Amino acid sequence: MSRAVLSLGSNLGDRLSYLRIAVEGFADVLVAASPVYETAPWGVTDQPDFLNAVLVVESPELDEWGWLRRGQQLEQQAERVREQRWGPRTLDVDVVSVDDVRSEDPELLLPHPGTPSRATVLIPWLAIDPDAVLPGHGRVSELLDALPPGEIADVHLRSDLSLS
Ligand SMILES: Nc1ncnc2c1ncn2[C@@H]1O[C@H](COP(=O)(O)OP(=O)(O)OP(=O)(O)O)[C@@H](O)[C@H]1O
Ligand SMILES: Nc1nc2c(c(=O)[nH]1)N=C(CO)CN2
Repeated sequence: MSRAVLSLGSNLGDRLSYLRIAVEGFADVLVAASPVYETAPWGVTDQPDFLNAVLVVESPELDEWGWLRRGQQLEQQAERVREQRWGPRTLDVDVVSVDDVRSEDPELLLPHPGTPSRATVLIPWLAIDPDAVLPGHGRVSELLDALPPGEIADVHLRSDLSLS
């Protein structure tokens, strides 16, 4: 049995449909899906705004590599083309954490090293799990409190959009 937290992002084409591809792809293992947020791009800032969301998923069969593979299959289903690092994409599925697993394999870093500094992950995650903890980093609420206010202001709840 493993429980994973997955981060979804899209900033090309019909962004909501691409996020829904991921939600449908994980429907059999879905524990919770966050609201959808519209977010200003970080990393490469000269690109369209993203829609971001977080899923909590659980399976008796999948380990951390299984979650990565399933996410990558769904990225392919969304016709994702790998181009620029941090560049635009139809669908990004990042494995944020899997239970307390630590991994330094570059193909699967766990917890995902970007998480503590990304309001685009922390805010949706906290919305579905107010007690969330990022293994090795502490409470998600405290990580969020430590971020510059400007980054939090860049994350807007889109209550008019739904993942289902
Ligand atoms: N926790 C993880 N979740 C998803 N992919 C990971 C993880 N750790 C390492 N990777 C590897 O990252 C590689 C590139 O991923 P991707 O192109 O989505 O990066 P990115 O989204 O641009 O940047 P970032 O990983 O900082 O969000 C993949 O080949 C994948 O094996
Ligand atoms: N707001 C936002 N910006 C990004 C995102 C993302 O999901 N949301 N993903 C990136 C590449 O992983 C690069 N920049």
